[in-house]
Amino acid sequence: MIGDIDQSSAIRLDGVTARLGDTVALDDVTLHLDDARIAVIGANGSGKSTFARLVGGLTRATAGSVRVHGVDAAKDTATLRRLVSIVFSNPDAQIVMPTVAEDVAFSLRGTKASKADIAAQVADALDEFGLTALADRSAYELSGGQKQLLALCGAVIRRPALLIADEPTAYLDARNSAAVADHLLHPEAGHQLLLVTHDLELAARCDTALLFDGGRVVAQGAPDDVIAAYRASLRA
Ligand SMILES: Nc1ncnc2c1ncn2[C@@H]1O[C@H](COP(=O)(O)OP(=O)(O)OP(=O)(O)O)[C@@H](O)[C@H]1O
Repeated sequence: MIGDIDQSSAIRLDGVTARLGDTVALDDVTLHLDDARIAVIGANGSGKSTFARLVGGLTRATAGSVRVHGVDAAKDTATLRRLVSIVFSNPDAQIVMPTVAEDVAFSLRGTKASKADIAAQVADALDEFGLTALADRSAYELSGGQKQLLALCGAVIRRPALLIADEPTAYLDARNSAAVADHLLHPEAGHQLLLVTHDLELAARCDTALLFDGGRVVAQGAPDDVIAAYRASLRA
């Protein structure tokens, strides 16, 4: 078990193809993933984001089935979206409320928690992400690294079963990347992590890795082995 997650029903793709316009972005992919922290690597256009979007319920499979923590992505998208939080590379696109505290609280909209309970949860989460001093600041005035921590804070406060992060450190400098990585890879995070990244050092810190090429998974297993396979393919 990872927190409350049932390992027997983590991420399952069976014969999944995703056609986007004229492109076959994923080509007959079968994967059963139970690890806590999964890195997804591969060249530009290899299908990583399409895979992440399918698992997150943002893209539909053209063929095959996608199940995430027991939920069939084609049949119950609403439940899937409640189970999953997604963080993208562009932190600006993820801010929805004027201040930092309001933006985090927005993630708890629709829950049955009282105002006082929400305020307490937001205060705890801001503290965890080192954002307490910025609570009343305009979210738009934060640095890129602070914005990405804010996005992660909002994603995690929902207590998702699965956190999908699609190139979350792409626009960050080394120091901010390290801060975001430490939060992402926290070993007791309580959720499964699916991390799409071009940062191979980050991928190496996960529990398992997948290598995509041309819409297919061409290597899967221990991150060091999969990264070595990727490096070899780049030299070929
Ligand atoms: N909305 C779309 N319409 C048509 N083709 C698309 C669409 N989105 C992605 N594709 C194509 O699907 C393929 C896989 O794209 P995807 O974004 O999944 O790759 P990626 O591995 O995440 O790439 P990157 O590392 O550049 O983000 C590419 O050939 C891409 O051009």
